[in-house]
Amino acid sequence: MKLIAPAKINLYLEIIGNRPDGYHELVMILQSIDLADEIELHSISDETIRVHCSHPQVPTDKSNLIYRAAELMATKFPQALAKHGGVEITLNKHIPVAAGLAGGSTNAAAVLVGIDLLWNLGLTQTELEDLGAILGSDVPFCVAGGTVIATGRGEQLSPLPSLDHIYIVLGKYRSLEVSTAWAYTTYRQEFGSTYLQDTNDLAARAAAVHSGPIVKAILEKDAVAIAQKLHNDLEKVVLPSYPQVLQLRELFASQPGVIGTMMSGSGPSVFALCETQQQAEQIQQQVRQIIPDEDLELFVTRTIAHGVKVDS
Ligand SMILES: C[C@@](CO)(OP(=O)(O)O)[C@H](O)COP(=O)(O)OP(=O)(O)OC[C@H]1O[C@@H](n2ccc(N)nc2=O)[C@H](O)[C@@H]1O
Ligand SMILES: Nc1ncnc2c1ncn2[C@@H]1O[C@H](COP(=O)(O)OP(=O)(O)O)[C@@H](O)[C@H]1O
Repeated sequence: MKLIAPAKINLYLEIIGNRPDGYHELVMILQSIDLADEIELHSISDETIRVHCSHPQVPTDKSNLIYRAAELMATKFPQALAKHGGVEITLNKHIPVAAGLAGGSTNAAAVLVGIDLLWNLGLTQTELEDLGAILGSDVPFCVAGGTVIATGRGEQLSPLPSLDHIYIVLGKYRSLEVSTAWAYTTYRQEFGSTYLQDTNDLAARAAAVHSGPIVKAILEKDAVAIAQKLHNDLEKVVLPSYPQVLQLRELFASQPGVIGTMMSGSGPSVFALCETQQQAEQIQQQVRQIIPDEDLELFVTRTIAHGVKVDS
């Protein structure tokens, strides 16, 4: 069985408070893009999990989210494991690693979806998302993907109308990796006193959230208005520490045809929303002349309306 596991970008990321579990209370708008990994699953007779990936930055041991997703399914459904045997999983990595694009999370979501099918478990989307939340905050979104408002620590999902076919230029410096834990911890140290300490105070929560205008723009499918309302609180800590990310953002913003630009998630990837596919391709060529391939991974991609999919 072969699955397609798309990356995401964050059109909006607002940190509204501390949570008792140490995570941060978020309001995000997550968007699937057509930059994707491929994952192949095969049943094997012994009850083990084997992971293969030739990408130098991706571990194949138990620290790989793919391994953890398969192990979770084996633990939750021991009878199915005994009946069908273990799984051998091969990852073909295209999504830049540690980039703020949910690469590991979408791989984990694909393994949950794939094993559900391989073992004929018949799990619902909600059941798959609940399993995903055990593995990471972004995994539930990656199951069905599309355009979604994510709250809580990122696992509570409310779908928005899909925004497919907005063209994007996406860049990630090969030498940069930003730790998500570092980004949130630094944000808390610098800005923690300004946001909600009691996230159960519903009135204070409502007053803290500023996502109304971008949600309205999405409902109206107004790409220019969406591009003007992009927001990511984590830029406040990542941009000062990683000047190359700021420079790439400024380079994108200076290109004709770019309607908005932002860092995705905890970075360091940066994306630019473009008016047309042709302009996105021209921008890619322009940027390529300034920053070589050995320094910057650079893609033209677009928004899509789905998450993990079986490749038919
Ligand atoms: C920043 C975002 C934005 O979409 O994505 P990435 O940049 O990782 O793609 C997410 O919030 C990341 O989601 P994910 O990468 O699944 O996070 P997890 O594995 O659950 O947590 C990684 C680390 O981030 C911190 N974390 C994560 C989510 C959250 N709401 N508050 C947090 O403080 C956790 O404390 C943990 O140390
Ligand atoms: N399947 C996977 N794909 C990519 N990275 C993985 C995977 N499993 C574990 N990792 C580890 O997780 C870290 C974060 O990678 P990734 O999920 O791509 O980034 P992000 O959380 O920024 O979206 C990397 O340092 C990598 O070593």
